[in-house]
Amino acid sequence: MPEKRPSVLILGAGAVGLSFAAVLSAHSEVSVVCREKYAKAIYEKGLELSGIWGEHLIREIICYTSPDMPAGKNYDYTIITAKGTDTENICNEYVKVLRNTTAVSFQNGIGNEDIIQRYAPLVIGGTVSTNFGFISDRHLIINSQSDPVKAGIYPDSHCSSKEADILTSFITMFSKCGIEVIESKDIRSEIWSKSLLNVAVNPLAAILKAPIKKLGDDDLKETISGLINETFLVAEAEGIDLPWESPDSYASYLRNYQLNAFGEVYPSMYYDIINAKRTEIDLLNGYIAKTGRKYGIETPYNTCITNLIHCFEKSRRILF
Ligand SMILES: NC(=O)C1=CN([C@@H]2O[C@H](COP(=O)(O)OP(=O)(O)OC[C@H]3O[C@@H](n4cnc5c(N)ncnc54)[C@H](OP(=O)(O)O)[C@@H]3O)[C@@H](O)[C@H]2O)C=CC1
Ligand SMILES: CC(C)(CO)C(=O)C(=O)O
Repeated sequence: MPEKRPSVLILGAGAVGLSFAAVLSAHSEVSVVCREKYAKAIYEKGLELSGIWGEHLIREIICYTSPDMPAGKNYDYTIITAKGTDTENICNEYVKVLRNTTAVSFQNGIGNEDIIQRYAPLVIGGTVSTNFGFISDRHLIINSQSDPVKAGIYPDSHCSSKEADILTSFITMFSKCGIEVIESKDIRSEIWSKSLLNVAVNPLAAILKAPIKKLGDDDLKETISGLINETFLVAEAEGIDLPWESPDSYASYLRNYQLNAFGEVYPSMYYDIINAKRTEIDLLNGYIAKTGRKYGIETPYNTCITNLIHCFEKSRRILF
């Protein structure tokens, strides 16, 4: 008997979700919930992926553009790749699907998994340190990556053996498709570690309209250190065990490795600003500022950059 292919639904498929759909389609039954323009282009000519995760052209993919889906279909995994600003809304829209599935967050920012936990019986948290972009509405490109994808049972590793088996099967599904996913025993720590990169890079690149590598400019050193120092203090207050000895050791890793790994590409917040979309600032720097207030920790750098991005969001029609 041929092995049963896992069934996967990707909720809020844009740059990240469509790319995962393309790679997973090799060994899984993949459906996506996406906007009409992507569904139309994919049905016409197939979903295509280029870049460091290989070349893929997929024709057998089901695209849904509303919750009006066949009743009674259960998915092994539902991977959420909508922006963090849309997590609650998309969970409400797809509440029926989420009731009978393992839900996975492949999103940036802090807090997504806490929302998803209210809807799904089991949540896998994930971090994605890969840069995705659109060539056209049906053709994605993966440009660069600083770290493999990581996944772990949320909120921690004290899970049942059944839950551990689900995580292993989820990771195996990716390795069959040639994508390395590392199992994390402390996914909260991974989410905060990944957020350090986004806190330091995303708003500055969006404000300066600069590719990630340009953030190595000496004039930005003090600001980036301020953003990182504050994030470390807030993480400590929250009981998060970051894998760097000090803020300075992370700042060196960022400067010497991560900025170069991404090079000339732009982060997702840059595209949000140029496309006049709401950004994820409140799940990143805004989250650090807000949580800092809870503990009486001053966060002038993160507060300032959050306010600046809010101003850009409000005045985008004038500025762009
Ligand atoms: N792009 C990148 O390189 C990286 C992104 N990430 C993170 O991954 C997540 C996804 O990012 P990305 O793929 O770039 O974002 P995109 O905006 O490209 O994709 C999200 C898609 O979900 C759609 N969507 C939102 N709500 C719904 C809904 N209710 N029904 C149907 N579709 C919906 C959005 O449509 P609409 O815009 O019309 O609302 C959009 O097309 C974010 O958290 C991001 O920070 C992480 C690493 C890298
Ligand atoms: C890792 C990085 C910086 C990749 O682009 C990202 O998370 C983003 O764009 O938001």
